[in-house]
Amino acid sequence: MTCACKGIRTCPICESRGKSQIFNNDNTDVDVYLYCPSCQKGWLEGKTCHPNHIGTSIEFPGIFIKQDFVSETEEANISSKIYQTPFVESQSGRRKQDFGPKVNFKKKKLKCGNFCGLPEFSKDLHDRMLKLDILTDFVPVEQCHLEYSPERGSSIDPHFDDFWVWGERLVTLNLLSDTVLYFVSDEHPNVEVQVPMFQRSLIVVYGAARDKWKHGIHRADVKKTRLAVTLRELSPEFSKGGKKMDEGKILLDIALTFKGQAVGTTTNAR
Ligand SMILES: O=C(O)CCC(=O)C(=O)O
Ligand SMILES: [Fe+2]
Repeated sequence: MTCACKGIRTCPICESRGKSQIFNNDNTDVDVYLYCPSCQKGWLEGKTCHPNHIGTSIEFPGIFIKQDFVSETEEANISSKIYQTPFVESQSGRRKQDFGPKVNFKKKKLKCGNFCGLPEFSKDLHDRMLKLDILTDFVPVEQCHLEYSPERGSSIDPHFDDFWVWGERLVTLNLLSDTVLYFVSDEHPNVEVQVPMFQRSLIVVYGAARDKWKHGIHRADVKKTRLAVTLRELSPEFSKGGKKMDEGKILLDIALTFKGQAVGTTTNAR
């Protein structure tokens, strides 16, 4: 078996990345584990491709990566559609577009607001997602587009996506450039697991990676403009059998019209 990245492009796993660049808040060194998609483990200073890893590793379940989920032509078409809609400024140098319900995470309130569905171009993407074993029953209720750029020093601080309204699987299509999604956890002080997000790949974050580890993107890992297209599903509370399934059903019926326009400044994921 060869490394999942081999022969496709230079990936953050195969590049040597300076551990010394990373410090946590009190300036102590952080042990950086590079995630290998082939063995689903993080490798401490793992500069070698699968299967030739050496040294210390950490199990890191809950990541699925599908390389080249879209072609270069599709990437260009999707990006050009995204850029037909204005972005709104977001935190930490990001810009965003939202297609989803209006959520007040603190007060746990949810409204349809102006939500009129996911964008048209996502219909094909969703059909393709359903063919992946991990997503056969994935029903997206929200889509968020984030644009990162080195000029604006874009990044995203480590966070959990909300658990009240969003379900287990976070699905992101990575467009225009590669980056690295890093994971940290209070249960593993001074440990950072870095997961490659390849251009045109799809990543699914679920299980322990979703609910035990926070995720973020370092400013230094935004080397070129990047678009993230993230789709989220409903939590069990809003799904079939849950206390709020009726509210959930209304939102899904809207989402799946695929006739949406961006709804302006509504949600953060948390
Ligand atoms: O840009 C990404 O891929 C991550 C975005 C993210 O974590 C979020 O929107 O909650
Ligand atoms: Fe997130």
